[in-house]
Amino acid sequence: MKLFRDRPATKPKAADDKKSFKEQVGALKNLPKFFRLIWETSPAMTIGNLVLRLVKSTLPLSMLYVGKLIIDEVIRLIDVTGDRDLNYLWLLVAAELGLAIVSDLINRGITLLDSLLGDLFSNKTSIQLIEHAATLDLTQFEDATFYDKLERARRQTVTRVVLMSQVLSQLQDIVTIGFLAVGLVAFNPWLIVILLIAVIPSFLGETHFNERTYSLSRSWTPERRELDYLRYIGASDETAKEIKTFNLSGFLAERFKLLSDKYYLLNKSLIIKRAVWGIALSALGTLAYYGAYVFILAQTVTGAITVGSLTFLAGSFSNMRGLLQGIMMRFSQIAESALYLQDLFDFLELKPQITPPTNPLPVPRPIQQGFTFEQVGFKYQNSERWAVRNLSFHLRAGEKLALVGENGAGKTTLVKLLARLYEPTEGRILLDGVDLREYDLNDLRHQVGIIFQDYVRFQMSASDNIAIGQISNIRDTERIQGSAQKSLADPVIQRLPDKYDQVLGKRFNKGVELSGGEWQKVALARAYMRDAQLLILDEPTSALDARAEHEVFIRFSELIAGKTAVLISHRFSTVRMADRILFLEQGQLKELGSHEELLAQNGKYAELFKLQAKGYL
Ligand SMILES: Nc1ncnc2c1ncn2[C@@H]1O[C@H](COP(=O)(O)OP(=O)(O)OP(=O)(O)O)[C@@H](O)[C@H]1O
Repeated sequence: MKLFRDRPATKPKAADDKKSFKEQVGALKNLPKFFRLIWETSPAMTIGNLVLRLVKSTLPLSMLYVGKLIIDEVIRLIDVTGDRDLNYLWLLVAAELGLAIVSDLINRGITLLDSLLGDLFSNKTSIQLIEHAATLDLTQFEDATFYDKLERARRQTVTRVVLMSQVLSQLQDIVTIGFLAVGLVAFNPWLIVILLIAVIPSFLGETHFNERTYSLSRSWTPERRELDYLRYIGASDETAKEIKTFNLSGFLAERFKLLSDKYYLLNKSLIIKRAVWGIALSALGTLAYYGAYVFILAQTVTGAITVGSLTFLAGSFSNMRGLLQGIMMRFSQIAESALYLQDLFDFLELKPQITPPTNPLPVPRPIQQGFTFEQVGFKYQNSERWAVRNLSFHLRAGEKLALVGENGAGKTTLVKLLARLYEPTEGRILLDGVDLREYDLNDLRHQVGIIFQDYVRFQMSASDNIAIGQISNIRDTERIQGSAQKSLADPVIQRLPDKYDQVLGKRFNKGVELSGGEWQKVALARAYMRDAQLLILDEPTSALDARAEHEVFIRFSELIAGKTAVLISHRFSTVRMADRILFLEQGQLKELGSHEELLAQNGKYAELFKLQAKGYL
């Protein structure tokens, strides 16, 4: 563990980093599961692949044997005086040619099937990854260790395809060796022993260094993630303007260099050690091989075996040495890959903590009483501080409630609790008198529409960007355009060259970028797409100009009449349109009432309202 002596304290524990040989072998238990996935990807291609490889494994022995027969026949013919009958010789040559052609064809077939099956497998696991990620909790995504796991799993979907070819080649080579060994044992069993002496040291060396490489790369996952991030922000359209104006490129390059150099040095010393040991151990193998070769030569010279047998044995021996070495090296690689595979399976086995109950209730239609917070508190993972605490209030059905408070007061946290994206750490939230946890999770999410302040600007068409609010209606043009009209996005989209089919954003070739306010209008249309009973808008108008904001809100209150809504805004001109206002301070409910009531109370809300009103004068 010398390598990790200078690792910072935040690294995973050393015991966790170091994967012993036993663990490597233990990781092979992942292979059946892996092959089940491959089999499910395409049974026909898997069988085809196996059959071709089985046939292929008989070819080396057949070719060597035909080669021996050819040489023995040639030597026999040299001694024949008079007319020589060459038919048998030509037959043998034709057989060898046939075998060579078949071998070529099979090789092509195997490569073809490996690559097709590999592509399908990679697509399948990528989809599985996306689908599984969707089942997990939001809090899990906010956790750095989870992200590392996700990152490692993501790498597996593409790189593990190689593992399939490796395992199949391994099986194929083992069968080939079995065939060759029969010939070798028939001649002299000791040759097999020499062969093992030649390859076992290399195998042990490889295993040792594979384990080191894995440990290093695993313990560096957070740094590699940081390196990827630095590479991304250092050369990306999203960050270019700030990198330029703040002249950050030198700073980023230096930070990248520091981190990458450290990894490079650790890795370099490992690679050098590996190379030195590799050379020494394989020299040992070469020595053993030549020992056996001398032995076979001596046997031929004394006439104990024919020249044909000499070529057959030498060929077999050399073939087997190559194959055995390959098998042993591949074994370490397979064991290592199987360890990585563990990351993929670990990720796929992660379970969300927010789960539906055994007998879920449907969300009432319509909601009768509304939502009740009872002494609700919430702490973020890895945080000692309560983000919100002791929250008790009632959100009436059909009511428009505005949340107000300074930055970090807990407004976004509160609405995430309402949508059951987070589970209260203490207290409970009721919907029509029943705990939110009793309701069907999908139905609940369906009935709640949220437009977040950091909504996603999907680099897709304008139409898709709106349909995201209710993706099952992606083909409902009328509904999409209707929603755009309600959110004032329609005039923006009408001006685009491809109208609703216009790809938005700069990432793709034909994309057109919108201004911040224009994007917000598009995102807002998502709220109108949804058939939700509760709409939550988290600072949806912060980028709109004053006139647009006013218009959006007048329309909003008209259009969602009857629905329950929660608005978060820092603009009091907007907030005052709500039925009631909830004022949060450091995660606690400070004031609750209508605009007029809160002004009359002359508390914190009134103070901030007056402050802002003055600014407008
Ligand atoms: N993912 C997170 N992990 C840990 N702490 C968080 C996380 N998100 C928010 N917080 C903390 O929780 C508190 C409440 O945050 P929240 O986002 O709810 O505030 P807000 O009132 O919506 O703020 P703003 O007006 O700036 O949007 C803040 O102190 C914040 O630092």
